[in-house]
Amino acid sequence: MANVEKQPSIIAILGTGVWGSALGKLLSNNQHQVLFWSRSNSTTLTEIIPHSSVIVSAISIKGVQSTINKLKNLNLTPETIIVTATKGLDPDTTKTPSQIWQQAFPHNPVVVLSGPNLSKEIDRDLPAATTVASNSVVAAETIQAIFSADLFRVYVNQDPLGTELGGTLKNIMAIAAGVCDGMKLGTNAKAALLTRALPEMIQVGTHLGAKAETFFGLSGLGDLIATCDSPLSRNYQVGYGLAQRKTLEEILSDLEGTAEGINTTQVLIKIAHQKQIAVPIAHQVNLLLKGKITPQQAVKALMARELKAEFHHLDGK
Ligand SMILES: NC(=O)C1=CN([C@@H]2O[C@H](COP(=O)(O)OP(=O)(O)OC[C@H]3O[C@@H](n4cnc5c(N)ncnc54)[C@H](OP(=O)(O)O)[C@@H]3O)[C@@H](O)[C@H]2O)C=CC1
Ligand SMILES: O=C(CO)COP(=O)(O)O
Repeated sequence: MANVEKQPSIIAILGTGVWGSALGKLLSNNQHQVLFWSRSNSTTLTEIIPHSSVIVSAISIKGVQSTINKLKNLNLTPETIIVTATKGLDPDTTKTPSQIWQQAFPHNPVVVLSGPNLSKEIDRDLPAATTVASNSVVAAETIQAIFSADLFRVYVNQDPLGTELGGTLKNIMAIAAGVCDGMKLGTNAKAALLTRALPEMIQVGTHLGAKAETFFGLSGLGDLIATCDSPLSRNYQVGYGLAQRKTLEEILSDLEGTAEGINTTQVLIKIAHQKQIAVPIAHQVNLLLKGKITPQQAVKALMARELKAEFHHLDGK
């Protein structure tokens, strides 16, 4: 349990989409002063950053680097804690958001916030839990203290990469789960899909330097369950639409907000190719997103894979 006092802080939230807004509401409820910034409002970063002891980024991955470029001229104090809540991978560098933030601000503590946190449920004051992870235990505990509330339980861990990859990779699996439900393949198929999704995520995560155990926590298994079983998830909605034989363009024109899994699938396929990692579910999702196969062909391909031992993945082979 954190030993940090819950003193009111001034906190900048970058990104006023649904997640940034929900995080801002949680912080305001805890009596913190929240200063919002987005590329489309009139408040400038210069007005809010010098006053803020914590910066929370809830910007889609495509805007992370450009926002960092704007912040770099502002000379952050080394005490300023950067919290990243983005669940994506940079398409050019394949880096995670926390890696991009840490590279840009090497002297600042960076904390990853990730968990089963569908923003619409949090906005409705339903109970939820999340994880804050950092190489700096003090920074993670500070963020735990500022966010913790009666209806928002916050855990800490020291595997920011694993925490971030859990929340990021499950978006690919949520697309697959949406396809599975949209095709009405049944509960057995859904259970098999999600159970095989977890070792696929672990396989990628451990290759990239994350700890396997992190994927059994809130940001891995927890977020996999939440997102793959909820029509509130935008990634799930993408998969559901694909199962109805809609084009990606049609699906995106009706979608509220960002479905990071589309970009993440492409980036993961690049990583998997470079590092020779088997990612059978992500591979089928990628072909589906590109319109190269039908949902039926994706199911057939997964069912027809070479027979193997169940736990082969977890020993790192
Ligand atoms: N919604 C949820 O339940 C959760 C979402 N997340 C993650 O949080 C991130 C944001 O998601 P969410 O709020 O739902 O998405 P939204 O689409 O609602 O909001 C995206 C935000 O990113 C900003 N943005 C997009 N592109 C750029 C850019 N090029 N430069 C600057 N800002 C940009 C948008 O600004 P503008 O408004 O000006 O377009 C907006 O503030 C995603 O990575 C998502 O995976 C994590 C946990 C829960
Ligand atoms: O990450 C989320 C919940 O934890 C939100 O999922 P979507 O981005 O698919 O809506």
